Amino acid sequence: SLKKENAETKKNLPTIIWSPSNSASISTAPWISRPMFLSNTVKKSQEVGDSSSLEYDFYRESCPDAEKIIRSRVRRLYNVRSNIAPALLRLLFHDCFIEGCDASVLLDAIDGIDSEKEAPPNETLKGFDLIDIIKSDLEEACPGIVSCADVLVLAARESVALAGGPFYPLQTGRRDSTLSFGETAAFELPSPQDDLPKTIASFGSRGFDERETVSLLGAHSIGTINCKFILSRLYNFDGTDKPDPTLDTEFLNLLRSRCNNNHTSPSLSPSSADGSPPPSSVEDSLPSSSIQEPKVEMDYKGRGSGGFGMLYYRRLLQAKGILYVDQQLTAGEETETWVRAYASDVSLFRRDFALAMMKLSNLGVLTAPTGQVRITCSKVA
Ligand code: HEM
Ligand SMILES: [Ca+2]
Repeated sequence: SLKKENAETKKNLPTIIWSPSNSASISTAPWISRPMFLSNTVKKSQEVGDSSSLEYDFYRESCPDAEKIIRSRVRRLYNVRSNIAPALLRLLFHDCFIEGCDASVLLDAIDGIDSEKEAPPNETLKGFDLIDIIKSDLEEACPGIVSCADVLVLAARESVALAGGPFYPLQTGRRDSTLSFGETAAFELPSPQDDLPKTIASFGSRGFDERETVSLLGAHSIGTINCKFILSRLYNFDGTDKPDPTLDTEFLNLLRSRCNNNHTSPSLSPSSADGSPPPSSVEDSLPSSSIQEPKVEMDYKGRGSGGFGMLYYRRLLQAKGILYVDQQLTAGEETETWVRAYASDVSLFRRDFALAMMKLSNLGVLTAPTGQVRITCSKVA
């Protein structure tokens, strides 16, 4: 079905890919209480973004191959290192959540002004090098045309599809910020220790309801988590010197075996010391992450049964959420209803996730005449 979805992209159809039979059953589901259209309303008052001036295939004349170039580069990178997909998806979230999808997260610090990159919640962000690689392909084809903000949303979309998630249509025409918002990022990016009311408030202030919030967190079905984000849950929850009592015992032991308390034995990835040939392409020269911090795989059971999404929600129902913030989704009546719904109906999840990603990708965008198109994504043009 991935192939079919990609055929659809080429035509840039403004459609969501799900089967008619599914959407029929969705619209009669008892928990649907509002029309299923995408709202572009951003409630946050300081966001001036106006996604209504985005267009499908914005670059159709100025850089007709832009989306194709991005797709092909992301695919080639993914074939070498599949962990680029979670990296790019998380990068998009961290950009869009802070002052909208304006590539502000990509800027380097200048003149001693902290950039978002330096904000503590962004310390483990990856994928900046990947954006640079994609952007230089575009600069070669059509210099100065495609914004870094569009590169980010389009690269994240390819990543989701490659990781087994749904494909969704995106409009383009975003422009890049001239500012980085380090302090805002430090205060406003959600923390893995947040409880449910905090998470709901944080997503709510950006226009996401509980259902959309639960579906977006399904992104945590791919990638890895540094042990440091869960150590307190495993060994000293809330200063009790004991693990989080809500965590399944067997799963606790599994996590403890991956993440020990003294931080001295990082589990090296088996592929880190290979005798690979000298780099002959951009993909080959990707830095191999040889100094590894101990990590837990979010999709340690593989991409098989259930694929992108379903396993994540099933594990939440079994008290096997890795982050506290994830497990909290089962602590509220409405959020738990959605966790259950997604755990049993993968097409419902895929559809909701696609819609929520479209909404995320349109948050607080800058369009002409505001903003600019950066040449190098880490620097103001
Ligand atoms: C309450 C909201 C959220 C919190 C507190 C949160 C927190 C985290 C943390 C602590 C990690 C581990 C990072 C690391 O070890 O380097 C992580 C990973 C990740 N997050 Fe989230 N996250 C949230 C929501 C989201 C959303 C909405 C998305 C995307 C739509 C997302 C996508 C990802 C991905 C893909 C990874 C794996 C990154 C990788 O392996 O490179 N997260 N998140
Ligand atoms: Ca931003």
